[in-house]
Amino acid sequence: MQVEQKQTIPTGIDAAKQLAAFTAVDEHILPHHKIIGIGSGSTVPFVVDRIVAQGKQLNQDRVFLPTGFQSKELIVNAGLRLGDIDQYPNLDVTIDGADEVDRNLNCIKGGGACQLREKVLAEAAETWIIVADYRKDSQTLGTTWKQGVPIEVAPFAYVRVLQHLHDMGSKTAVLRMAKAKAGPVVTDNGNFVIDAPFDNGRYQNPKELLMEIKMLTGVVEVGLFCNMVKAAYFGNADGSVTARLAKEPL
Ligand SMILES: O=C[C@H](O)[C@H](O)[C@H](O)COP(=O)(O)O
Repeated sequence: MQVEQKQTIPTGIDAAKQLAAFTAVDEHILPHHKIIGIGSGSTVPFVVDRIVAQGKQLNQDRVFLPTGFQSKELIVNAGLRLGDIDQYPNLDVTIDGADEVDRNLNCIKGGGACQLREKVLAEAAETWIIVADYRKDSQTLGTTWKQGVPIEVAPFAYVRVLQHLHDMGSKTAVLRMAKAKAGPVVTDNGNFVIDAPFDNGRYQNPKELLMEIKMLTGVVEVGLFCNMVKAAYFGNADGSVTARLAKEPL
């Protein structure tokens, strides 16, 4: 497969992100893959760079589905063909970033408030791949990502959901506030986000935690992704890549 290399050479953490992204694209975006999901965050632009480097000929027959505003811009600015999940409900592969990944490849996602669309595109893909730098590779969720589980909620229900989360033991759960706007973060779907930290004990069984939060009325989606990853690639500081594969075939 032809790969035209880009010229910019990132350093530090960005180099680790690029390494993970390039490796994942080389191993999982194959010539026969035509419907491809593009995730969100600061690692994903390297994924798009590497896909573009596969050349116009391969990419002209492909459609790329975004997980939010940011990835939509990435796709359009790269000159790739944009599609959406309502046109293409089955994807060959989706590549996305993560905020933290545990030893069983469960993930926390939603640091950029994109977890709803990300989960839809993850579930809809034959293969879901994670790319991240070494800081995201943990034994247990909540080890390095202290901000908590990002939870997308219907705006009018957020106070009720916060009460329930406090009752569940997430005493410091808060509504995520915007940085350069007065008021809360509003997602690409017009909803709010709550960040809910839990004790280490609760992160030992992320699937159970996910189901408990998801049952709260007003919750739209939870940034816990359990038993979904086929492979995760972590770029390391020494220039190597750690690949972790799902134990059971998904
Ligand atoms: O909502 C955002 C996403 O879940 C991102 O994929 C996640 O926050 C990781 O982003 P980054 O690659 O910037 O660490």
